[in-house]
Amino acid sequence: TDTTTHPAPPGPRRLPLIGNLHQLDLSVSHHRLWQLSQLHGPLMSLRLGLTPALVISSAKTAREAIRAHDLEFSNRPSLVGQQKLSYGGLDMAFAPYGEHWKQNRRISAENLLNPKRVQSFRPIREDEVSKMVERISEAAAASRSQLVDLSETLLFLTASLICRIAFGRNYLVEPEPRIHVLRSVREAMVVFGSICFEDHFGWVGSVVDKVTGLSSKLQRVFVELDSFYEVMIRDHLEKKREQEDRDDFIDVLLRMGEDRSGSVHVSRDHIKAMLTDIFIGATDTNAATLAWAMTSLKKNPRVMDKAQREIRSLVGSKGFVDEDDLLSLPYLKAVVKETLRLYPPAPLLLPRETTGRCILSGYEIRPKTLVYINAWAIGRDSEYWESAEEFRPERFLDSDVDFRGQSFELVPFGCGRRVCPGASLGVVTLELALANLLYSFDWELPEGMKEEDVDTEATPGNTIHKKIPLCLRAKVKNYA
Ligand code: HEM
Repeated sequence: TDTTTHPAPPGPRRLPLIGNLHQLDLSVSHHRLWQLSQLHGPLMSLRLGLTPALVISSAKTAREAIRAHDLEFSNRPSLVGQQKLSYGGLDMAFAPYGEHWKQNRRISAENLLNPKRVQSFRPIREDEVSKMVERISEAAAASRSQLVDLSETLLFLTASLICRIAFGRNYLVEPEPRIHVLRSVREAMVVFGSICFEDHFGWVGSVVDKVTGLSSKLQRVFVELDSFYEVMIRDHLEKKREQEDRDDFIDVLLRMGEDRSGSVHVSRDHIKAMLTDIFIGATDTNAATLAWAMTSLKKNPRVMDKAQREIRSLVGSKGFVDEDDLLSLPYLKAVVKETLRLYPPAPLLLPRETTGRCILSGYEIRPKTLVYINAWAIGRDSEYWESAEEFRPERFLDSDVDFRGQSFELVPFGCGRRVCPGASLGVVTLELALANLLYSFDWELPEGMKEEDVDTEATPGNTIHKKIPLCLRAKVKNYA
């Protein structure tokens, strides 16, 4: 190992005590960090209170970090909000790197997220997407002037989908309505993305979190989500699910919990932590991406038109775009990729923490450094992307850039060992839902609004959503 001394990566000047915390505009930290990286470089040191942090903002540095030092970058920090909502890191996303994490990845891959399983959920996806189309059509038929709140519609779609896929039924609506749980999903992501002072100033900071209300918000979100999981678990235990002919993910976890002889001990909290990852991981990211795709298309009529023509000429009057059709829709796939390049829903991925010392681009990175990989900035890296700010799906038509962690210039699903395990499920959901929205409707702006008025302002949080919900008028396309 290299024992010579190396400097720490450069970074902006720090204030006493708070370090660089004042520089993080919480609403858009990926944007602020990108601006700072333009001044200080793609490998930038920060200090957040007592915590040393590193921000990676170019494809080249991300590649070097993950190719040469994946292990050192594979831990997650133990942050207050994430610990609370993951039952002390019993889940996969926030678990420290190690055996427990590996086991969780294995359980999810074998029972839910491997390509064969993902393929087996096709009828559920097609059913939920057609239900969404039906709902929008009915609303459009009832009133010509009614606007569809796409942000809300898409969140309901993705949450319903994952409920049926992983939990066996749509618990948002049956046995009784429980839509309010979606608010908790959103709030959980905001909490994940908030600066929690306890993380950076110890117990002194925890006093600040009480004053700002972050602690009570965290507790409220935790209780709401926890009771949602309890309802689902009780339902599975009581009914023995005679109405379903397959075991869902909750059945699998409960069985592992009952099996005391097995090598894996699965407690109730462990089950709930796993449900958190799946429920939140699949709902919020997918919904945000779909809303960004529709926003981008509405701002770029040329692209919208081209995507609609591709789909409509392939599918004709069949009435629905099914998953076989997706294979013959290269432009639609490129639209999805381009959306994920410009609007990766988790712009800073999930925070990492270094396990050991390593040297990166000649700089020394110390153990226990908090690491942010700025996927949003990487998608705009001018070394790789021409006219990076332009929404131009054509750039992907003759390109083999992978977007699931192999090509470092496009990392919406992260990279390395911690790469998103739900990417296959995520991508097919995005493609199917978007294809049908474009096939079934023409989308019009509200009265008096122009394309250039559609804004792209984002909400704060781990997942970025469009701040002003996207509301459009759906005009049913008649194929008769
Ligand atoms: C558009 C869809 C999605 C996007 C953009 C997305 C993005 C991400 C990102 C950026 C990470 C962090 C990776 C890193 O640190 O390098 C992640 C991790 C994760 N995602 Fe996804 N995700 C999506 C869909 C899903 C789905 C459908 C599921 C599950 C059903 C899921 C479950 C997870 C889990 C469990 C982790 C933690 C992995 C670990 O730490 O080992 N995601 N995702």
